[in-house]
Amino acid sequence: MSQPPVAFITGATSGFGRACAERFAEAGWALVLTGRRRERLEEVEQHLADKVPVHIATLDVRERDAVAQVIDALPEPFKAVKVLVNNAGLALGAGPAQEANLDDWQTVIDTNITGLVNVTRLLLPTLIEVGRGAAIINISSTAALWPYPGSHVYGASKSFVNQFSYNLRCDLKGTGVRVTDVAPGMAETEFTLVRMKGDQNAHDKLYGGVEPIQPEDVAEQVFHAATLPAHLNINRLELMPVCQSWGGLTIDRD
Ligand SMILES: NC(=O)C1=CN([C@@H]2O[C@H](COP(=O)(O)OP(=O)(O)OC[C@H]3O[C@@H](n4cnc5c(N)ncnc54)[C@H](OP(=O)(O)O)[C@@H]3O)[C@@H](O)[C@H]2O)C=CC1
Ligand SMILES: O=CCS(=O)(=O)O
Repeated sequence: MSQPPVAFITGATSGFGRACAERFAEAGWALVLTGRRRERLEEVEQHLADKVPVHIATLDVRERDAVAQVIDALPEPFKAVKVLVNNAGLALGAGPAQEANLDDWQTVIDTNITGLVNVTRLLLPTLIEVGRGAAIINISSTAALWPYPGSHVYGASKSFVNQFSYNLRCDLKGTGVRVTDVAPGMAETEFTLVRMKGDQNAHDKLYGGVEPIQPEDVAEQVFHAATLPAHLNINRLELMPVCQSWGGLTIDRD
C-alpha cells in the first residue's frame, strides 16, 4: 500500500499551523508537527492520530542544530516531506519603533527570518528529491507590503518572507518544487495575545465587533496552494477579511 504524502508544519500548536494540521489530516496526509509547547503538540497529536500518521517534535525554529536534528531523526514514513508549511512566527509590541524593545526585535527577526530560513534550507534536499508536486508554503502577511504604524520589524520580516519566496522560485526552477507566499490580513488567533504579551483586552478590542479571518480560512488556502496540479504555482496569495482595507497615506502638518 502506498504511503500518504507528508506535510511538515512549523508552529502547529496554535492558530494557522494547527488549522493546517487539521486540514491536511482531513485529506489523509501524514503530518510532522512542530512547535515549542510540547503539551500542545501532544494535544494535537491525540486529536489527529486516529485519522492519520502523526509525528510530533518539540522545536524552536531559531535553533539551527535542533532543526537539523529533528529532520535527520524523522522516522521512515515521515522522511519524504512533500509540503513544508513555514508558519511559525510572531510579532512583539505594537508601539512606535522609537519605543520598541530591541530584544523583542531580535526575537522577531530570529523567528520570522532566521527560523524560516533554517527549516527551508535544511528541508530543501528532501523537497527537491520529492520533486514534482512538492511545495513550500511560506506564511508572510499583508504587513509585508502594506506599512502601518507599529509594524516596523514585524512587517519588514514578512517582506523578507515574501521576497525569499520569490527568490526561491528562481533557484528551484526545474526541480518541480513550488513556492507560495501566503499573506493573510487580520486573523483571530493567539497572535495578538503574543504580540501584546498576554493582554486579553488588546485581543478582545482588536477582534471585537468585526469578522476577522479564522485559522480554518487560511488553512484552506494553504491546502489549496499546496495541492494544485503539479504544473501550477501560486506565487503570492493575499487574503483579507472583508472588514479590512487600506487607510491611505497620512500627512504631518504644522
Ligand atoms: N493572526 C494574524 O493576524 C496573522 C498572522 N500571520 C502569521 O501567521 C503565522 C502564524 O501565526 P498565528 O497562527 O496567527 O499565531 P499564533 O500565535 O496562534 O501561532 C504562532 C505559532 O508559531 C509558533 N512559534 C512561535 N515562535 C516559534 C519558535 N521560535 N519556534 C517554533 N515555533 C514558534 C507558536 O508555537 P509555540 O509557541 O508552541 O512555539 C505557534 O504555534 C505567523 O508567522 C504570523 O506572523 C500572518 C498574517 C496575519
Ligand atoms: O500579520 C498580521 C497581520 S497585522 O497584525 O500585521 O495586520
